[in-house]
Amino acid sequence: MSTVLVLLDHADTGALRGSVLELATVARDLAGDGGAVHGLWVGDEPLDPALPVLGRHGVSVVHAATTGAADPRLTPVLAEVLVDAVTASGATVLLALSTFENKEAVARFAVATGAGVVTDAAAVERDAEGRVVAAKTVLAGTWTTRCAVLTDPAVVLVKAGAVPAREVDADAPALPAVSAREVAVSERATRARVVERTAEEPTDRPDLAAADTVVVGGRGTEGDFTALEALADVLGAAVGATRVATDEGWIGHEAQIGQTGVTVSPRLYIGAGVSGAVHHRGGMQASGTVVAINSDPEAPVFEIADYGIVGDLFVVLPQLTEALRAR
Ligand SMILES: Cc1cc2nc3c(=O)[nH]c(=O)nc-3n(C[C@H](O)[C@H](O)[C@H](O)COP(=O)(O)OP(=O)(O)OC[C@H]3O[C@@H](n4cnc5c(N)ncnc54)[C@H](O)[C@@H]3O)c2cc1C
Repeated sequence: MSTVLVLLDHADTGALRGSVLELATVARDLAGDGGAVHGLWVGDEPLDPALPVLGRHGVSVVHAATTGAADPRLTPVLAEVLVDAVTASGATVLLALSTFENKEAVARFAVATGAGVVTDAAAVERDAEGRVVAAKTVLAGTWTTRCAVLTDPAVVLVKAGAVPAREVDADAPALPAVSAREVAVSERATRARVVERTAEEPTDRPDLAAADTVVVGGRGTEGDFTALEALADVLGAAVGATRVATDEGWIGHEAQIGQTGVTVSPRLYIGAGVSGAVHHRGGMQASGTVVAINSDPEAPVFEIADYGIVGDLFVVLPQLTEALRAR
């Protein structure tokens, strides 16, 4: 019988990140009949509001871990909590969202436990031998690989949007049982401390890595993202950028998509003034439908676009936004 543990990423308010429910769905498939899906809630944010939705997605036990004075947002602290939770739950598979923080935490976890890790997985399944196998693109999106994790526990970080979240097939799914524990974190894990935190201005836009639709600007914007932002707002989309745009300081580095930025796999990617360089493609090639707007008909982005518009983005984007508003 296999237990799969899912790291329950959540906001400071206690709101679950939507893609966590996708992980619970993957976890159910990996656990199989007779297996169990456990969740790991780290921190003292209110857990109760999340329990019904976790129950509906097949989570039977939530390990609620606190760390005393140690800040669980620090990856060395989180790594020690992961070791504790995997031991306490007896999990043979650990799943988490593929974020920068989680990648660092599971790398530390792997050093401590010897576990095999795959990050940025787009799909996870068990093969005929029961091994956990994760599919991911590598080498700037030019190859797709399948990697079997040969250790127990196996650790896989899954990209947001990899699978649709599915509720369990039951009229009244049970609430998960909660197992609370305070983890004694080592002195070594607390040698760096957060001394100040300032919240960024809240935005109504979705998280870039998890968004269903992204509107992306490149050098062609010449630093003016107004038309992109207007389109993004009509579509409820996140705004992303190429490295040129972030290096120029036109938009924050957290918006950079590509080999050295965020990897996205939205259902719809709209790129404007983006040439489609290989380093950028590496972070968006798994997108569903790709729309490119570029004034150069020879731009490489048209090779991967499902729909291409040859034109000036400052003309095309406002027309598109107006047409969508009119609908
Ligand atoms: C090690 C390494 C890592 C890198 N990592 C990344 C990464 O993570 N992400 C990333 O994006 N890049 C990355 N890069 C940079 C990458 O190679 C490209 O230089 C970059 O992606 C190009 O950005 P761009 O498309 O905005 O600019 P350009 O390649 O200059 O293209 C601009 C495009 O805009 C079009 N255009 C101009 N004006 C208009 C207009 N008015 N209307 C419509 N179209 C217009 C032009 O025809 C052109 O095709 C990396 C590079 C290296 C060496």
